[in-house]
Amino acid sequence: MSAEAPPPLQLRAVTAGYDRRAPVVRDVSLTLDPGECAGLLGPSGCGKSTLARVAALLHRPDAGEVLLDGEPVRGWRHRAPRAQRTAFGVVFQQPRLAADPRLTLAALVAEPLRATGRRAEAPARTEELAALVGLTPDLLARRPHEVSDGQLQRACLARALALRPRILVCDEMTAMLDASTTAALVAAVEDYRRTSGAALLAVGHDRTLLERWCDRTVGWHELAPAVKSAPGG
Ligand SMILES: Nc1ncnc2c1ncn2[C@@H]1O[C@H](COP(=O)(O)OP(=O)(O)OP(=O)(O)O)[C@@H](O)[C@H]1O
Repeated sequence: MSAEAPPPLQLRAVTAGYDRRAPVVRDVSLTLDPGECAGLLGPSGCGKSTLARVAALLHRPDAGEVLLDGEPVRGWRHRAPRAQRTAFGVVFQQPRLAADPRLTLAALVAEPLRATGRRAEAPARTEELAALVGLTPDLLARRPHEVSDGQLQRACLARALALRPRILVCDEMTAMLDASTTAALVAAVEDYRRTSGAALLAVGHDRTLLERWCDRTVGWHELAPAVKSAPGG
């Protein structure tokens, strides 16, 4: 019998922030099981995005460990091995900050393929992803300033899926969007997860959305018990 698969993502006692003397994330542990959709719920400013960035190898923690498939991560951002970096697809809250304004949406979606030397796959994969997220050829030909936030976020989601990630991190992906665009984006993520088996960490402050979407939703206070005993807390 083969041994049980290790969790795709584990955060162990992670402390992180922007000033070592005053971390915004303190001693947080979280495990994402294979194929699991976990929601992380917390109020604005508590540190969810910081933790999401640590989880996606975009922000180096001050202490603690991140494990991918049971292997400790040793490099962050461009220093992470490509296989670890490309295991993740990340979607942020504000698509305008995450999109190069000079690119058409088609080029934006195909960016990860070009960056990893897989340009030849771009046309077919872009078409497939556009269908998944609901972008028409007319929209794919436009630049970010010519589309709505929701249309741009659809392109950012397609880009996050371009390399077929095994772990998705959606950080307030739908916070600025209306109910029907939110439903369409969540459906696209779930379509992708059904066929790929990818795990998902969905971060947000909308309890109703997260509880409807995720297998389990954890509150920030459940993850960071140390915050309660912080001086003055
Ligand atoms: N680049 C940065 N430099 C310094 N401080 C930062 C930086 N980014 C975030 N912070 C601070 O870290 C704290 C946590 O921010 P973070 O964005 O992780 O919270 P959040 O829970 O995701 O909030 P929101 O739901 O409003 O997005 C905040 O006090 C914020 O001001």
